[in-house]
Amino acid sequence: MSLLAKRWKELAEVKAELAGRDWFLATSGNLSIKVTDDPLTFLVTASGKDKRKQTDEDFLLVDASGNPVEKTQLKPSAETLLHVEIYKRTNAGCSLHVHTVDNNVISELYGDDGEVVFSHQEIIKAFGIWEEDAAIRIPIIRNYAHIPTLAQEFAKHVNGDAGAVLIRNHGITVWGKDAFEAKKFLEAWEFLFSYHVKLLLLKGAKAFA
Ligand SMILES: CSCCC(=O)C(=O)COP(=O)(O)O
Ligand SMILES: [Zn+2]
Repeated sequence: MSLLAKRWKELAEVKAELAGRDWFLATSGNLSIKVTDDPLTFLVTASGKDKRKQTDEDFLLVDASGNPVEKTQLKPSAETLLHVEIYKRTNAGCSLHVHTVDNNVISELYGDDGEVVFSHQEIIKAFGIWEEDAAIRIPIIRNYAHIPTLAQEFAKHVNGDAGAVLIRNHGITVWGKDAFEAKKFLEAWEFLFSYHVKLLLLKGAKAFA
């Protein structure tokens, strides 16, 4: 199997798993996986598709500027520039972006603070942090409609081979060294968001009881 075919299969498998979680509502979300380093090429989801469906046109290969490597009818994700920033600045091998109700609610609740911090959660170990009182933070940036501006703002928070950024009332972008790691981080973040939203709701309900 060629490297391209191998990477395609890996990304297709992650896409199917995230689809199984219903994390691609209303054509939202985009995914990418690095194929070569020099020159940089990566597979990215085609724009505007229902990512819950599996087809031969789910991904296309793009270059370091996010442009298709070969002539194609497909359009790379509208947010390809964010994936470009990750591969240009780090050694990450995979980047995943999803919109969920929980990540949107958290981004709005803490958007004015520019970040949200979680602590005292066993799942933080999924990020490779094993201390007793571990805390983990995720930056929250404004959702600029102009994608080059969004990518510029996003890039300020891309400074490691693994990381995550919340875009306010939009979604989360997570990256890691490979598809396995990126998916693990994404699931851990979504666990933290979902837990936090439910806890706040139940605390509110309890206060009125
Ligand atoms: C309907 S969601 C708006 C676009 C978006 O934020 C997204 O994640 C999907 O865009 P793409 O071009 O990657 O399909
Ligand atoms: Zn999006």
